[in-house]
Amino acid sequence: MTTQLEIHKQFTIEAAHRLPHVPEGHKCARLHGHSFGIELRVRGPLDPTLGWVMDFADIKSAFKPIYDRLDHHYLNDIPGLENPTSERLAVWIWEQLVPALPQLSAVIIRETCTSGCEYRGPVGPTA
Ligand SMILES: Nc1nc2c(c(=O)[nH]1)N=C([C@H](O)[C@H](O)COP(=O)(O)OP(=O)(O)OP(=O)(O)O)CN2
Ligand SMILES: [Zn+2]
Repeated sequence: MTTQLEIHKQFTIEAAHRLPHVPEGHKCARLHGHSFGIELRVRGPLDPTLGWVMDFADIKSAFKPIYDRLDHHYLNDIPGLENPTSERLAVWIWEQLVPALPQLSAVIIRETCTSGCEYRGPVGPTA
């Protein structure tokens, strides 16, 4: 039996957005910004020598090009984020990041202190 653990690393981006499909009069149709919290989780076996699942710095390196596309940007301008809800942002980050970080197990978005979402990757067809 192998010991599996889930580790995490947190990032913050400052970004502006608006939600183009909300009902008329909804406050989120207006341009506004957030300090989005982004937590990346990685699951894997414990390396018996190093004593870790993965170096936290390797998570940071893998995320860096994506972070740079998001931080201090208007999210609606980014292809695939034309409707940048927390949910869409989580899925978008997953899809951008998983090729470089296949051990990725969750992307957690904290849009405000009280709101956010968690994406654990696509679910396969059920038999
Ligand atoms: N399911 C979702 N609902 C909403 C999203 C979203 O991404 N997914 N986004 C928004 C807005 O962008 C808004 O900025 C955040 O909404 P809300 O939590 O209502 O923000 P408040 O600061 O008003 O929260 P309170 O803590 O209730 O004051 C809207 N909905
Ligand atoms: Zn918002």
